[in-house]
Amino acid sequence: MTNHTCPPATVLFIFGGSGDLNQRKLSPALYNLFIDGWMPEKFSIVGIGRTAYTDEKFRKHLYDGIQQFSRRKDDKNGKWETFSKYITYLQMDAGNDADYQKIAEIVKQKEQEFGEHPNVIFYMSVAPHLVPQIASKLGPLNICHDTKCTRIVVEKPFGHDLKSAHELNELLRSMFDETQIYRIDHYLGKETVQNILALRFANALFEPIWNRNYIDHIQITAAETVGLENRGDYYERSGALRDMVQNHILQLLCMVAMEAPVSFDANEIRNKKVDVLNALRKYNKEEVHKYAVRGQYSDGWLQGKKVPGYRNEDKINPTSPTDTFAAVKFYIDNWRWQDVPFYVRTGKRLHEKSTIITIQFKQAPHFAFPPEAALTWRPNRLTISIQPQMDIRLRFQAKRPGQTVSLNPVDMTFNYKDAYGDNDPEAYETLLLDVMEGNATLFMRSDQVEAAWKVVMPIQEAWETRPPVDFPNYAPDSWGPEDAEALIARDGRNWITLPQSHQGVQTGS
Ligand SMILES: NC(=O)C1=CN([C@@H]2O[C@H](COP(=O)(O)OP(=O)(O)OC[C@H]3O[C@@H](n4cnc5c(N)ncnc54)[C@H](OP(=O)(O)O)[C@@H]3O)[C@@H](O)[C@H]2O)C=CC1
Ligand SMILES: O=C1O[C@H](COP(=O)(O)O)[C@@H](O)[C@H](O)[C@H]1O
Repeated sequence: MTNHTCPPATVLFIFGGSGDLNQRKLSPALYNLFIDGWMPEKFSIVGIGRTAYTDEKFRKHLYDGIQQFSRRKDDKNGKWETFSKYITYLQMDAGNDADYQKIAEIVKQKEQEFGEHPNVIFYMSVAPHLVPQIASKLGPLNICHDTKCTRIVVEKPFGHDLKSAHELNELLRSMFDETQIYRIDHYLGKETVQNILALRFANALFEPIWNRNYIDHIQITAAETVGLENRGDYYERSGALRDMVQNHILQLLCMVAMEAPVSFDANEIRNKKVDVLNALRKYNKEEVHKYAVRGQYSDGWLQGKKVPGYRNEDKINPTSPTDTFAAVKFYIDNWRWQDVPFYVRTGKRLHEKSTIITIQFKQAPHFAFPPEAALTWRPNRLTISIQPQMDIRLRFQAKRPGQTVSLNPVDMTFNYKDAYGDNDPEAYETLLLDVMEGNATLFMRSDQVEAAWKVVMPIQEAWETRPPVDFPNYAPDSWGPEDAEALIARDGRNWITLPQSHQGVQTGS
């Protein structure tokens, strides 16, 4: 959320350089930054892994990723050839102490080549259990004491629970200063997510009604059609609550619920978000069944293809209790939000890929129109579509043309594609540029991560102590288990979905 400048000279080490995330997301993001002229004038990218790649083979591996996953492919204009010369590969085992000296040597060599001391960034694109090991071997290197230039980026999941997240924070902080630690939540890099702050705090229109006096309830849906995508090992130990709610969904909730920041200083924004997390009501184990619902998908059909149930996926225990769907009704106990429910849900193998936030306003206090005009009368609603649709729509009532008074809901829509075209930077582009510039606003501070774990732990623990009896309990191509419908229907409300096409009518009253 700040103006970017071209970052200073940088050496970026990617632990897990040979892995999936680097091929699918990180390298394409760096390539796009390069095309757009945002990479530093002097930089070097060093991929790290045990696989025996030569530099050339490693570049080819990344090239395949660019051709498959990047928003811009190689269009043979020489950009890829130039960019790829900045990439090298270091074969090393994270457990081997001696190999870390090679890193220090590369930095020294780059310092001479660049004629200045570069930023040194260590990106942890590896399984979580390797992070403490790598961090504690990097920590003693002299370069890591440079709090201005050296940074460590840690991928999600940040810990497996509150205790392990706390321990990881302690360990990282024993090696690095907090200002050097960048905990990624890639949702925060999405354009539509950053725009929530612009919508709320750059307009005078919304903020006066953004509270319990005018808002009936808020919904956040992050629905996915994909299943495990070869990440069965990780997912089996995670589940939907840990994988999506603890991080992405709670961050979206914070953006919607936070107080107005005084400035866009990283700590100011993060303070305001942590206030929300601290105010989120923590349920005790007995309350969990009332406020939270879990689900797991069965065998079925999705988008014309037969898909296996979760328990029949590769590397998954055939009696697995892991949740692939989670819905929770949250409350924020503060002056702005007292008694306003925040319904959130997320799941895999659902009907469509769609992340939306809906702010449903209260009914107008008095209805002066003839009763027959009220047949299709609906409350105002602001819908923020994060992805794949990217728009913001405000629903209000209009008089249908004709000689009778008939009101019906219509949408006023701001569509990103129409307004700005459709070549938005990917989340990882924004986040990597922020790291190179040393701007931590869109990254999680240690207290934020732990505060988010404190919110989900009681739910997670209650679920773990009471294994599910009804799994699998939803079919692919559905919107999740029936209990999730009941969770919101009990309050006289329903889940809101948006049509895939821009023309359609929203569901839900
Ligand atoms: N993939 C994704 O879409 C997402 C991933 N993440 C997170 O990013 C991280 C990486 O995920 P992903 O890329 O999918 O994982 P992969 O399993 O694809 O890659 C793991 C990487 O770690 C390297 N590695 C493993 N053991 C060692 C070791 N002892 N020494 C050196 N390198 C080692 C592997 O290299 P080699 O085999 O060559 O040794 C490989 O490059 C995880 O924390 C994941 O949760 C987060 C969001 C999305
Ligand atoms: O972090 C994760 O996010 C993805 C969803 O990300 P999106 O940008 O495609 O919405 C999810 O599939 C994955 O399980 C999770 O680890």
